[in-house]
Amino acid sequence: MTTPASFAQRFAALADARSPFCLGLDPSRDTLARWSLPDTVQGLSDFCERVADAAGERLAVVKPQSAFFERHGPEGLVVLQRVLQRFRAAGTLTLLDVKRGDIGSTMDAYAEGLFGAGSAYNVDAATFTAYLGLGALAKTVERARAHGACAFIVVRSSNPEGAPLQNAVGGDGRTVAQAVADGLRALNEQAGPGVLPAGAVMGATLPPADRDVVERLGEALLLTPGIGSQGAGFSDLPKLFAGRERQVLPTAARSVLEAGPDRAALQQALEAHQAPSRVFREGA
Ligand SMILES: O=c1ccn([C@@H]2O[C@H](COP(=O)(O)O)[C@@H](O)[C@H]2O)c(=O)[nH]1
Repeated sequence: MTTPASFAQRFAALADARSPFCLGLDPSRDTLARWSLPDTVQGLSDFCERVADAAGERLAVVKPQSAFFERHGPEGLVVLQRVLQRFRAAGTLTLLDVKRGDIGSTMDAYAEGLFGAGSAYNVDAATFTAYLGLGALAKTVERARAHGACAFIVVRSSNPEGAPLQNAVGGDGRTVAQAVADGLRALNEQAGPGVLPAGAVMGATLPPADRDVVERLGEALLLTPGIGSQGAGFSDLPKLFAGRERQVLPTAARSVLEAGPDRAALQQALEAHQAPSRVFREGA
């Protein structure tokens, strides 16, 4: 069996052709209301269709937040499957923000539902947490690799509440985040050069002190939430990620989506995020 092109390879090609920007697809109650849509499965579906119409073939990566689909029950998940399929057909990589984290055997079942043709969601990437130990995610990363996908593991989150736990110092003198970063790098090294099946979530809101964690991650792809509504800007990216420009997927949801539902306004807001993302990448 031939090995599929890795997520990292596919992302590089799309980021060069389109932009490295990753659009968060977060159909929250507030956003649906702002778009004058009902907070129902139909409203959810209409919202997704309108975003997909506006994005067309412009977008490299879309990141639906699973929670906003799950809150509508099984019918919400059918909408999620449909919108994933729509973006896939537009050549956009799909990254499901679902932050799974459990013991190894359960993680394998979650990964089975996420990665590969014939799986429930067949996404190109998804997010995970390592609170039950990075070792519990090893098979998930292996499954991602086998399907040309990427498992993005939270290393330093964008929210201030994450800092006390992630910066807690363990018995070996490393912080939790440093230890996760070292382990994540080892998982990528095991997969062989350039495959990079383990990515890292590293908030764009983080202080320059977190540069050390970025360095420990080696060549891992870096998903950087926190731009826009959480207070970080594109001008913050170099502080943490200078020298790693081609690894970064800048991401934002609300600061784009709040421009809708007008299609032209949404496209303008999308371009206002894609353009500085391109400039940052090209600064490499
Ligand atoms: O550290 C993290 C990891 C994920 N997120 C997710 O991003 C969106 C919020 O994006 P906005 O641009 O602020 O609207 C939401 O789905 C989070 O779960 C994060 O914010 N921080």
